[in-house]
Amino acid sequence: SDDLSACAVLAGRDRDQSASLSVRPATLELEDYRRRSLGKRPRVDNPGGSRKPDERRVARTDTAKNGGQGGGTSRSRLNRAGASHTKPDDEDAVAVPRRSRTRPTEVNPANVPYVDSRGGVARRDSRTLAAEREEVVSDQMVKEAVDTFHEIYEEVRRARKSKHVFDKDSGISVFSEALERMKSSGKCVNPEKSVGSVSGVEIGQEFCCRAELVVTGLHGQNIRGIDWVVAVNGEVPCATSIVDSGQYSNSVSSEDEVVYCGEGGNRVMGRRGCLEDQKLSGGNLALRNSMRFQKPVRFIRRYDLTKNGSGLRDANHERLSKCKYVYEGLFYVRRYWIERGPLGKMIYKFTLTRNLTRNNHDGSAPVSSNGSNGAVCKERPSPFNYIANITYPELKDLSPSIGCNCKEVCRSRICSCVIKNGGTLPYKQDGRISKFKPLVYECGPSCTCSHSCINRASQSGIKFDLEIFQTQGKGWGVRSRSHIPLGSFVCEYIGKVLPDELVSPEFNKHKYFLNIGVGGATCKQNGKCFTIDAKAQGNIGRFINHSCSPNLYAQNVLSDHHDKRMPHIMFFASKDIPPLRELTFDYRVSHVRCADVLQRMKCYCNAIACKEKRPK
Ligand SMILES: C[S@@+](CC[C@H](N)C(=O)[O-])C[C@H]1O[C@@H](n2cnc3c(N)ncnc32)[C@H](O)[C@@H]1O
Repeated sequence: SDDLSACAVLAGRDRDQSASLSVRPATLELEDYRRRSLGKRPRVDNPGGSRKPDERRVARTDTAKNGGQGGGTSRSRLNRAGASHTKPDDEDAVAVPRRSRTRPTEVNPANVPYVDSRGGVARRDSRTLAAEREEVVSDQMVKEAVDTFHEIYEEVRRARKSKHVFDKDSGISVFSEALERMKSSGKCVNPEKSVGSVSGVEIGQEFCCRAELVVTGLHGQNIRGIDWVVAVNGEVPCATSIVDSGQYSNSVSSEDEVVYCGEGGNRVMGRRGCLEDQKLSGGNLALRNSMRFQKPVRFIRRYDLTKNGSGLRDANHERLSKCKYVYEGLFYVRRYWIERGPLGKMIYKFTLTRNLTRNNHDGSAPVSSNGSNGAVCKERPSPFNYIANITYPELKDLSPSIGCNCKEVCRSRICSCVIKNGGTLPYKQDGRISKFKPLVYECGPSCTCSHSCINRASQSGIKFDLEIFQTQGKGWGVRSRSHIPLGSFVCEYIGKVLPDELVSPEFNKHKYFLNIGVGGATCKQNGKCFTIDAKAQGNIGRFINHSCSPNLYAQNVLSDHHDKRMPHIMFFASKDIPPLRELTFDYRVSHVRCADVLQRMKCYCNAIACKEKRPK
């Protein structure tokens, strides 16, 4: 139910042993996307030509028609601003449409005339509208649109190359030309601008260029940072989406809050225009209205990938892009103000925060609350004991760890822990694991190196803001509110270690079992096999679901003891994981000795790899 999916539970960082799960409200966005994308229907031949509004949609108009230059003043200069906050312009003094001062009456979408991209006005009857509403763009359709765009882009690029068109702007114009072709041939998905979530696009989804945002309907502007719609009879322009391209003084104070600089009046984007005060019009007015009418705004953030020298790469490891754009979900404008920028002109600023108290993407449905201890979820995970350390059976023969004698940090080739790891440290300087190994030997209590030694990467507890949330068909799942770089330690699978013969055959208990000693193929060679049971006690690791295309892998790690039969099971990121993407690992690897769990489980991981292996 909506109420169920309305909650996410935050895992306390479990370093302080006493951590427990605290419950807090969170957005429904992720679930909404999934639910909506379940009702897949065939794609219409000409989605660009048809309009598919839903009840949240209001009429669109091209932003270009409504004036306003994109952008603010350059980031570095604005960052130095000691600008004073001023009350926003008096609304009477700016170009606010008169009727926008009062809350508009609810608009029946069937009666709303829509202004299409060519300026034509159309009206649909309610039957057409209902049919259109059911039209849901699936994630596959979104992927296809992106792929088609890249094919067209390549075509245009090759054509230009053969004609020797090498002007300095050719890179940009190839993108623009490809985009125009996509639009005119109706190959973009979600072409109708809308407020709220976009069908087929998940939070955390990555895009390698601005044009991909246009093609998928996430952000209709290829250059401008703010995109917006205006209802013809409501006359309330509202923002649909913003892109923080890192070009202006937009600052991010946390994963959930951004201060966004308004558009207009700068030299960076409007090269020919002169520097002037920003106005409360265009995108700025739309953002102000989004605040007033509590409308969500899609937030897309650009990440620079050149810092670590990586960049997005395709399957052949060709470099595709120096940056990526990540859809970070729906944000709400909380406040805005105008201040004097460092170049002497007035600029608008907007604080947007990720909504944590609403359970509906348009903000209209209230959050259910049981009133006790701040919990907002009607449903909570079945009770269990949150523990931060694995508990071992009382075994006399648990082999003790043998420590190294290094001072401070282990680097030397003669460090005994380095030698145990095959002569190289398993971790890079930044603490990320270099590659999967059957078994990693970390420094332990008997080592003389300091606690900041790199070879203790998985001992410092959970570093990312992990939370559990209701998934579609899989019960609770885990996600991170922040980006997790490839190779980072995420969390340990904690529970009670049991010898395999004591593992209960009951399915419900089986759900939280994880076999130790696989991957490294150590347990059978060492006599006895063990399994971690996290049913009654465990940490957030017990909520991580299976995927046939996982983003975590389970690494065997020895540190506090050296008994190869029961290494710690540490989850590391096997890819870069964007914020709010569900964290998953492959049960087929870690449940080898309780394979019946997998046989009884209908997999809802939704990975392409999973669909492929299913019988048709
Ligand atoms: C370790 S628990 C994971 C947490 C669990 N979802 C919960 O709500 O507590 C494993 C169980 O989650 C469910 N599950 C995990 N991955 C799944 C998937 N890909 N498809 C369907 N169910 C899944 C199955 O019921 C499985 O037995």
